[in-house]
Amino acid sequence: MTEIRGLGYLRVQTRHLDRWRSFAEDGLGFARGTGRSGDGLYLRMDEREARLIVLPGPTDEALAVGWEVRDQFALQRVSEAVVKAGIDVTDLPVEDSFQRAAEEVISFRDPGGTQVEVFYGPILDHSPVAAPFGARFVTGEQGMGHVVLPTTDMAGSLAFYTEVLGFLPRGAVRLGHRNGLDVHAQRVRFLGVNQRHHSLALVPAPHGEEPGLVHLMVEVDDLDDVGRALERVTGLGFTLSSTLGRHTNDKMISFYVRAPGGWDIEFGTAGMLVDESHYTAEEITADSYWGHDWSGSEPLEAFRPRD
Ligand SMILES: Cc1ccc(O)c(O)c1CC[C@@H]1C(=O)CC[C@]2(C)C(=O)CC[C@@H]12
Ligand SMILES: [Fe+2]
Repeated sequence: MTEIRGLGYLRVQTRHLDRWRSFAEDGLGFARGTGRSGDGLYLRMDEREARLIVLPGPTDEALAVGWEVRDQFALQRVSEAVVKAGIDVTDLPVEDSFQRAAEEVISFRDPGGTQVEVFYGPILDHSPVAAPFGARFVTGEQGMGHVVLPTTDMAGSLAFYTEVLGFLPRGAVRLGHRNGLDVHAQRVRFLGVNQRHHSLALVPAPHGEEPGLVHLMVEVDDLDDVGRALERVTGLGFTLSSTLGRHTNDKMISFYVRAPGGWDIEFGTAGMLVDESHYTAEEITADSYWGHDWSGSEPLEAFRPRD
């Protein structure tokens, strides 16, 4: 079994901090946290100091995906496994760990080029989680949600996350499946570490540049809060990448909205809980039972052709 307990935090950088503040707080309804350095958005979903950290900078990109482990002993085992796989691991100085509101953090690059951090000892904020529209986020044992990362080395990334970090395969979907199944088609791979169906998905991407992120999914506990967030983000002028729909694998009812910076936030509810004593990794042949119309979407920055 894996040492990783769940998705702990996501740190991103943006050139458009003001737009991000309106997107995250006025639109999606994240709670405002205070954080440890003045500039930046420290978005709360629960008793953690921050789950989504948005820092101002010259580019729009993912800075780090933070995975949580039980304690210092688990962190040590993860660190040794990553080093043994031939990947350089940095132990962050205490100041940098404190900045991330954790006791200890290690950092390394995954085969797809994503900066990964693994931590234990998150620092809590016991003040009420003042979500502006009263939404309650589903975190706890399921972690903060899921991330979908692009990779130009699917075989390497898949081997790394499963064999080195111990993520469990939670099925796949072939790209281009809408035109019938092609035996040679590449797959999107779903991976889990807890009862959330997937905490990570890997998507074959043509290149490994900014923003290095396809989407972040966060979950709330009431369909009405999904509907209200959908209404608010469209009212604020943000573009939907996909309409509301229900996924066939994790049963999540969600929509996708384009964040400032060229990646998406998936905002959903009613995700299933995986029971590992029965679960087997299945291949789905449709993204959704209904909805999830991507036809009006702007191309993802991660898939935009470069010259
Ligand atoms: C298919 C699916 C099941 C559960 C999810 O949480 C989920 O995000 C998806 C879609 C994953 C993925 C995406 O978000 C970007 C557009 C992608 C790459 C596709 O074109 C197929 C799969 C899609
Ligand atoms: Fe997703």
